[in-house]
Amino acid sequence: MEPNSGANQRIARISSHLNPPNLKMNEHGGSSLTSFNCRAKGGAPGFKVAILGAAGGIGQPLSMLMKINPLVSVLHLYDVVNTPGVTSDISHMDTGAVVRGFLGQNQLEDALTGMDLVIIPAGVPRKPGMTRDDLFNINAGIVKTLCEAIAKRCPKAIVNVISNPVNSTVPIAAEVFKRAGTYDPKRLLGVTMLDVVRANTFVLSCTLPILPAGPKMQAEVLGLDPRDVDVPVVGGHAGITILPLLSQVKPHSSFTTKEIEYLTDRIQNGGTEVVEAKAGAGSATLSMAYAAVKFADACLRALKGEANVIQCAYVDSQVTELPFFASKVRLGRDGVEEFLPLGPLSDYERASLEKAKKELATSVEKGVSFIRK
Ligand SMILES: NC(=O)C1=CN([C@@H]2O[C@H](COP(=O)(O)OP(=O)(O)OC[C@H]3O[C@@H](n4cnc5c(N)ncnc54)[C@H](O)[C@@H]3O)[C@@H](O)[C@H]2O)C=CC1
Ligand SMILES: O=C([O-])CC(=O)C(=O)O
Repeated sequence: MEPNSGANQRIARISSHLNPPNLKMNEHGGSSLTSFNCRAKGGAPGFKVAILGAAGGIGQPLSMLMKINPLVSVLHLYDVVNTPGVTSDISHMDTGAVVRGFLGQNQLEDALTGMDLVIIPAGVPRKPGMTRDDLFNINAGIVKTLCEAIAKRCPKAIVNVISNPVNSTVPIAAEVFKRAGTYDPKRLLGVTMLDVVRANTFVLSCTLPILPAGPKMQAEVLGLDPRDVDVPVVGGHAGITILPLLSQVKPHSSFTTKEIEYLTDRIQNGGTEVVEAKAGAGSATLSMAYAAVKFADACLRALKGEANVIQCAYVDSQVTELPFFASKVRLGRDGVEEFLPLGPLSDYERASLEKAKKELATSVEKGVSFIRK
């Protein structure tokens, strides 16, 4: 008998629990079905969610927060690097979702099989001096590849696109799905939630530097909790295409022209504010993970049948003449159920909308022709 056989048997028992013997091991020490499989006992009933780009700046906190979400029963973490570590780490959290990691292109399709919701934060982020459109050359190809696999393995999944430039990556995803014959416009949503989150925060917490003693905005004077504030943000997700409708803030607040100009500019440039503060180390990740989870949770609640789930999202739209536009939509069991009208706009918002539409049309066309070329 070998001296260590007791310990070896125990290790063999643990290892066969993690990797059932009928599954072939691969080079990562996992099965041939999944690279590594960190299974929490007592997995809860719920939805299957995949995060593509799960090891990144957004992906990691997003994965952690989705592991906490009680609506999630299975969480698949896919990236081209570092998923074994992220998966192992997150799998130790004592919440119900079963976490599985997938590494590299040849495990992409396994990561997607049977998913109800796919969240895509894969791709490169901005550095100071760059626009979101400067990311197009790299991120367009990444989103294309990921969506081709979604079309094959979970064509009915709700897809949340975070990768920038969202104004173009959503049209890219749509074209890929059209080509594959799986396109359902209701199920493809560009995530603009961070613009809403920022707008809700800024209307409360901004003091106006242009005024002498920095008096507080009206809403802050009212002493509101940001969670009770609702600022619709329409258009798209880049610069002037981000259009907060401050005339429709709830609870109703009125702002001076200077306040509107200041707030609109801050909301439109919130991303750049973070990129500059991070000074080369990337763009918003933590607030984005928060916003992505808020949005994903809304999609899952709607999938489950909750009524009256309304969020802003960048979608295949009938609200304007543009093929894609961000506005409030009602979410349901099949994704987007209804477009809410833009509502009455102020003169400032009407003029801003016209400028936004011009830029949006170009970004949409760029995405479409990337696939149709
Ligand atoms: N929609 C929005 O409001 C926001 C969008 N973003 C965008 O999200 C994207 C990700 O940002 P970060 O997480 O900060 O970047 P990051 O560089 O920290 O993470 C990106 C992750 O994507 C992975 N990746 C690269 N190619 C991949 C592929 N082919 N398949 C799967 N994964 C792949 C990388 O390995 C990395 O782990 C960027 O494009 C950024 O501009 C960022 C903030 C807000
Ligand atoms: O600004 C960026 O590059 C990232 C982003 O989309 C945002 O923070 O809104």
